Amino acid sequence: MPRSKWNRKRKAEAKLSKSGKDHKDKDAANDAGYKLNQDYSVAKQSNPKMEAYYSLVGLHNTSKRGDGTFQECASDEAKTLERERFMSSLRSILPASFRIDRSLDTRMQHKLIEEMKEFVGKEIEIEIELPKRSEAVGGMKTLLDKSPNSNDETKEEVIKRKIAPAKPIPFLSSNNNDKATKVVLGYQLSVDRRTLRRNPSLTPLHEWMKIHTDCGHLTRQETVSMIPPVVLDAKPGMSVLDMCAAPGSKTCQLVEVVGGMNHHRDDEVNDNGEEGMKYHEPKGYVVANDADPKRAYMLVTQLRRLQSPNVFVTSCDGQYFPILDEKKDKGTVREGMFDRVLCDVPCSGDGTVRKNPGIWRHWNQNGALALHPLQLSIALRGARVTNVGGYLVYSTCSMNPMENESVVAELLRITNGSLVLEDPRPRMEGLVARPGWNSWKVLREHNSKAKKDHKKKNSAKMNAKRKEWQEKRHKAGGGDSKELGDDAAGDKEEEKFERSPYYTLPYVGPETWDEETLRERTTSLGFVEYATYGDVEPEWRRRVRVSCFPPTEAEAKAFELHKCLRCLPHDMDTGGFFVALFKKVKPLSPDATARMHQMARESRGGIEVDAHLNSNGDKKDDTEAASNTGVVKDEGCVVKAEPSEEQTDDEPNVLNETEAQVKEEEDDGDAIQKAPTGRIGINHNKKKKENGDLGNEDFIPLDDSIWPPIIEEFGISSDFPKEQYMARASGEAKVLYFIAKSIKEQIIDRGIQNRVTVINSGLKAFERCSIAESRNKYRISQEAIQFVLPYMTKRVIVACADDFYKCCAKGFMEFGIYSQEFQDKIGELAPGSFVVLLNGQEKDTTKKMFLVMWKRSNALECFVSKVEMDGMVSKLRALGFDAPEPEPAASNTEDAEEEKVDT
Ligand SMILES: C[S@@+](CC[C@H](N)C(=O)[O-])C[C@H]1O[C@@H](n2cnc3c(N)ncnc32)[C@H](O)[C@@H]1O
Repeated sequence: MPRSKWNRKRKAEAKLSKSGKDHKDKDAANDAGYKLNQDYSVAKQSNPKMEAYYSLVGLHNTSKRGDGTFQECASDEAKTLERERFMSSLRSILPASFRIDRSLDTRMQHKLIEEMKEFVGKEIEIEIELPKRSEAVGGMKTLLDKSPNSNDETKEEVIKRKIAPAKPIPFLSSNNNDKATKVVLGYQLSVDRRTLRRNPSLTPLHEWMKIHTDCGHLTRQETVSMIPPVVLDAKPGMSVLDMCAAPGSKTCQLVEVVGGMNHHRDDEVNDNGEEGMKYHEPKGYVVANDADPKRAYMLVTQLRRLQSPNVFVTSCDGQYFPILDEKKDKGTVREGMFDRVLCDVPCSGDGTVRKNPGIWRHWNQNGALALHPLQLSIALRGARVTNVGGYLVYSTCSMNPMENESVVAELLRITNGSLVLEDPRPRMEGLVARPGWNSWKVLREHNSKAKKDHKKKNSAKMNAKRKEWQEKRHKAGGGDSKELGDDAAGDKEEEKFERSPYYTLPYVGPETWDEETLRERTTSLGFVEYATYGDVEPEWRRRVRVSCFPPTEAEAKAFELHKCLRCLPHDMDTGGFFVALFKKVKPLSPDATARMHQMARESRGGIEVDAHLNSNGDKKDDTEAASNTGVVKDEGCVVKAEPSEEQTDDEPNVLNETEAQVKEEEDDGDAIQKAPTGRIGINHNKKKKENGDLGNEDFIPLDDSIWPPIIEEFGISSDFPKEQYMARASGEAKVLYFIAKSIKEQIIDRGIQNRVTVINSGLKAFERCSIAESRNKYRISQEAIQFVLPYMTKRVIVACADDFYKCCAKGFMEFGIYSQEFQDKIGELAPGSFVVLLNGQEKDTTKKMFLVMWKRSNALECFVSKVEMDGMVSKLRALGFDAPEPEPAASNTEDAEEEKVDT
């Protein structure tokens, strides 16, 4: 079990023993995915409803051929085999994967790839510890608690296997179309992170990964999560919107492509034709949005590593993402604001069950149905803000057609020719993805009230079935499930007989794949199936919408849904994922735009609904909202949109508070109020200010009076782009930010700040400090140094590698440790902020081998973070400088490593 999870488990146990009140806390711990006094691996790895649903809708009807193509399963045996492969993959722990930063210096990239060769292809024997009790257990908590198997199967099994520790992910390669020089940047390990950490044979790989992750050269990211940005095919210089961006792994991938410094080298001549330092600021930019401001701040933490000025982080409900004034092209208005839009929408997340075992417990078909309109509404808005000629990617980590193909089909239906589906497979070398479905079944679950009636009606039949089933299991030697069920239930007498015979422990797959038998199973588990929308009861029509139904034959032919990518866990040993790529070929029609507004009004606000409505549909207070555990989980992107059963009885609640906040956008761009964020009633500005963190105030131009002392102190040249420096407070602001020109002109100057909550943008360029003997009140900041340095004519020193290396340290450094030449140079400086450049790299801003230092009367201090310093030292080594090897990593870095976001 990962250490952080152990810690949480220990805390839950401590709380339990302290309070002595058993049941409530035990349930709380169980809800959080832990089972007190038992190993975590006993987490429920079966859910009868989920398994029966996917069997009926045909998830196991296709299998993979040896050559990576797919075929229909011709026999029941083939389907059974396919289901078993699928289920055993879901029950195994997800292997770790990572990617090398695309915007990294190419020499550094090659060095890392060369080092990776030691771990790819060559097989080594490693011991793999199987989790205690890897057997799957069924979906009922009460049964599980009393399972006779639950206490004794605690033996750890260790097996030996010969494996290559890592394999390349070919579709994640450098931005190079030339096959000869193209390099693979993504790698998937053969083991999960726990095995990687604990297995001595893998220590060299683990150590290597730790060092380079700390230096920001590697990012751990799930293999399937790397797919959407590659499918989006963003290019340097493009404008990109990531509509649902937190926690931000895909945003980072996009920023590395469109805003990475690596693509913009030009250090030969300056504007006057003279040799000198010059940079080309990346033109591309990413607007990263998330409805939940707290998660948007997580995004900022992730992005900080990239230090790119080309990102603008906002928080608003994606359904209301502002449509700013549109660009004029030869006199006519061109629809759209972004070349590429990613809608990685909130979803039920059943594709992430390998890393979020709590999904086994919470899976619920009505949750997927509830998310469908929100997903559609976000995707429609995404389509509206995509430039004509641009691309939109819709993705989920769900396997459910209600969240996938049905959304895609309705999007194509509404946009009526403005969007066309494209098949990204030809560009995705090595990707194994099944075709999207052209048809599917529509099912919902009973709500509690309906379920009771249904149970009453069927109880005799149920009882008979149940007995028959138990006898079968008994004969097959599968344990006395009757005894188990009856003992364990501990429930009211009547409920005991109402349970479906298929609600067993563990759930057993169907023997026959005859559709009627599969249907009988789902019906017995409380599902209702509809052949057409006309069959949907009026009171269910807002949950089971007409758009949930499959396309007609003619539509299916036109839509070509097979072009969508369906990634199943057992095909590439990954999580489950769905991706659709659309090209926008013409503006949306007025009808489509009207539908977009209507959808936003009708659909619920995703996280808002869960966080702010209690089970009666009333607004919760903030405390209650904050403690809503299952809403948006920090470990990933799973949004539990399923309301409680009482809520299901009611119709889905339309969020009137949200609607009231937004002036109806009858005319695009007319709404002047800010789009709603995900948490109503929390004053994030205030909260952030109290924490002393970045406020989310708007960016404003600087007071002119700020500049003269700075210009004088650092000898800033006259072509310095002052208009690109902004603050988040008037007067002598604490921080002066460098904002990318493209963000300034395309986003800020077009008034986005009036329409959304601004979370973050830009890089810190100057920070306020007090220097007694100087008129200047600002020091230089390391974050934006590469953008300030080309204009500095004073307080810049070039150092040899040895002196540069000595500067890379924490604390005060006495002058005497440096070479005489360096000492002479610092001797000429007055106390205060200055910059040290590495000799030979001083004209190359892309490598950023610059250190912001501070001179005191008798010592120097380096104002660079430890992470960045470590990165520089390893860059020094990659560039061939003789820097000492790193010290062995401290043991507590494992904890820190665990806490990092990995989606
Ligand atoms: C699937 S996750 C995104 C994962 C992210 N793309 C990544 O790669 O790290 C979905 C995100 O959508 C956000 N969200 C939920 N409802 C939303 C809405 N109405 N508009 C925008 N974002 C929303 C959630 O807060 C969550 O962070």
